[in-house]
Amino acid sequence: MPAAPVVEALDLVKTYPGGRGRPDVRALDGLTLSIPGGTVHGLLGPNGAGKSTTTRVLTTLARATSGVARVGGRDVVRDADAVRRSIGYVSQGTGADPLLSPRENLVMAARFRGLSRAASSDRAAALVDRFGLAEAADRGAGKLSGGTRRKLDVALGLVGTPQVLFLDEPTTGLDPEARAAMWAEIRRLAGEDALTVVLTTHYLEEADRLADGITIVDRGRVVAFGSPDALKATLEGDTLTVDLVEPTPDLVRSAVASITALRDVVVHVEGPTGRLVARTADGPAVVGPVIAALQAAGVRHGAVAVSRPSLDDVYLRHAGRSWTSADVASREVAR
Ligand SMILES: Nc1ncnc2c1ncn2[C@@H]1O[C@H](COP(=O)(O)OP(=O)(O)OP(=O)(O)O)[C@@H](O)[C@H]1O
Repeated sequence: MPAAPVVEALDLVKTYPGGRGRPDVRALDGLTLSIPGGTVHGLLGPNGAGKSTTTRVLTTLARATSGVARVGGRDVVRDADAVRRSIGYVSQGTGADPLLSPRENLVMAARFRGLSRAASSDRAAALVDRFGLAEAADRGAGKLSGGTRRKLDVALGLVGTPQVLFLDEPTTGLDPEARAAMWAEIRRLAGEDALTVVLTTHYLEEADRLADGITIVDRGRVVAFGSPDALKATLEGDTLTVDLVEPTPDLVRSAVASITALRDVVVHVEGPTGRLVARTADGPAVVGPVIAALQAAGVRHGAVAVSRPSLDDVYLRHAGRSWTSADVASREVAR
């Protein structure tokens, strides 16, 4: 029997007033999700999809207009205090006081949680050790590198020894090295500490590498749910691309006709420079026959590549638009 979900939401709706005569914003439009314990779960969606609103409802920071949400089996509205005690929440901005050192920040957070002075100091020491913050522990938090500051944020989220840790875009703004270090840290947390980690991200690669399960959110609704591999497996087929060199239309047409005759291959030619794109169940198996067909027709070719379906393809299939759409791109530029 599958384990009971640790985080669940049923038909959540959240509307924000539009203001100045504008229509209300339906940030969540009947969102339902279920996250098993001890896993890393990615809430994935483009800018404005409703990820932060979902997290805010689940962490008791916002109240849904309708619907039900439970964390650790407790209702986020009726049992809000107990839910708060059982979770850690790391928001997009840093929660650390820049004027205090990492250690002081951790001690203060533990004191806020009601721990004694001695217990707070022990908890801070354990987290400094756990996150490799010893070198920076007594420096001002404002002077830390982006990666170290983000580690401190996550450590702050763990002060209360939570059952579920919510991370809102944990690696946005980090360089690739710091991002990889954070991914390793998050995996370790879920693996060693049996913690459930719920992270929001708009990085497909992050969700792919890190998450055991993914909920893809778009316009306030769930459009796909599953493990990254299972989601990709629903998109049968590989893509074979072959760059054509100075293609002659007649020769290409003849090559395309023979490739179309191959079993299970759908082929077209795109772009002004001519790139042959073939969709097929088993990409590597058709490389030989496709190249042979091009050569037989007298079409010269350059690079050949086979790619498996990506989360990008999954998103395109379920949301009906490409991930690399302008809103995501503009957000990246704005950062
Ligand atoms: N306080 C608010 N008042 C009005 N509209 C809001 C408010 N907060 C969010 N929204 C709107 O609700 C929708 C969902 O926003 P939300 O922040 O949950 O999305 P998101 O997926 O987390 O996006 P991001 O990646 O930008 O954080 C957006 O249209 C947003 O503009």
